[in-house]
Amino acid sequence: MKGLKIFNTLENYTKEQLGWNTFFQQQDTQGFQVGRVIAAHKHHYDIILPEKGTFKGQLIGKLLFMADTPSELPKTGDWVLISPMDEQEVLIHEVMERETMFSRRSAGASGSEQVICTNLQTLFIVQSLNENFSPRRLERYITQAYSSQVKPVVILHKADLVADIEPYLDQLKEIQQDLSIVVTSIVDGRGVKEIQSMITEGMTFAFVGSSGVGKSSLINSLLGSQQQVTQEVSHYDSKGKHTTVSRELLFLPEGGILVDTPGMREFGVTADEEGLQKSFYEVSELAEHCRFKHCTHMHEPDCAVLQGVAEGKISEDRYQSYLKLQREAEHYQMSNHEKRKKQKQFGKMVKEVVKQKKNRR
Ligand SMILES: Nc1nc2c(ncn2[C@@H]2O[C@H](COP(=O)(O)OP(=O)(O)OP(=O)(O)O)[C@@H](O)[C@H]2O)c(=O)[nH]1
Ligand SMILES: [Zn+2]
Repeated sequence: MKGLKIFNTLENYTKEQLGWNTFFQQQDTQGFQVGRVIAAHKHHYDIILPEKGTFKGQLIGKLLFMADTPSELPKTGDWVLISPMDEQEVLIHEVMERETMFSRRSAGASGSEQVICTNLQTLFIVQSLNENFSPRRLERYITQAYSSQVKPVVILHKADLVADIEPYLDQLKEIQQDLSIVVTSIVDGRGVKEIQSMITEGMTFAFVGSSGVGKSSLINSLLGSQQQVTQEVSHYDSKGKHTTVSRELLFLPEGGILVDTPGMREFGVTADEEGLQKSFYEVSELAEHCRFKHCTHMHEPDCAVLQGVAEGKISEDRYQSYLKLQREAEHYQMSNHEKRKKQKQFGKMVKEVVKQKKNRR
């Protein structure tokens, strides 16, 4: 999404406007101040503190050593426990428990889990009418959202390009009866208000969808008259030179926090069983009646799913899509499990070496 920037001062935001809610309220902050990670860089973080503005954050050594896997380190969207160092920097002591964690399978052979952002609440899944419309691709995104405990909302964009939207809506009904769907167009303006009303103060949300479906245009029209929005925050580099950087959490003037990180647009599924079940409710309902507990629904006798397909209760397309996503999820879960085990073993070894060195001194 290009050209998406928001210009506003970040000094006046309250905790709630930054996304703080009862989930975080219930956690023990051990007397520390709290801040939210608005961007994670290689060697430092951009942190926003309620009513104070942005700071550069560094990890305390212990946090770095104690992390068993990279996903335990701060990510864009995290709330962290901090202590101030000076007027520009803070130390990060701990990552607060996450309400949600949105990941993807990283590209390449390793296919490990890569956290894109945390504490996301709503995922707007954008498809444009008509050539980009694909129920199968929607299923992927929806499954991924459910697996991360994030609420999916489907946006059918560029509605001005088709004469009749009913056939598209009919196809979506097959995916899920109670799916939230908004039909939008920036040409005739429909649906924009509806989306605006879904975005409430302190809500963290993101837009996903293929390149060119109109995400940037749509977001800009959501922002309405708010000029060309640019969020640039002052920073001083090591030589004291004033620089500006763009952020990955964008705080909209009307409330609401837009996550705009690289990698948010397209991703491989890291789905879990629960996400698949929710996304393919008609399959999981029937699967309970299969003869075997670990039925693969491909060739077993008395398989209620296969029977459902034969009787037309499950469409052939949905069945194939389910099998494909299940295979992907299974493959991912297995390789990720192995990888975590190895990372943990390595982490333990490092800690052991550090301990031995200390003892020797
Ligand atoms: N007909 C029509 N065209 C639209 C609409 N919204 C956006 N477009 C056009 O679609 C093209 C792509 O829009 P973008 O907003 O750049 O799409 P994007 O999803 O942000 O693309 P990436 O930055 O590549 O991810 C532009 O030429 C827009 O003018 C719409 O509602 N109707
Ligand atoms: Zn079965």
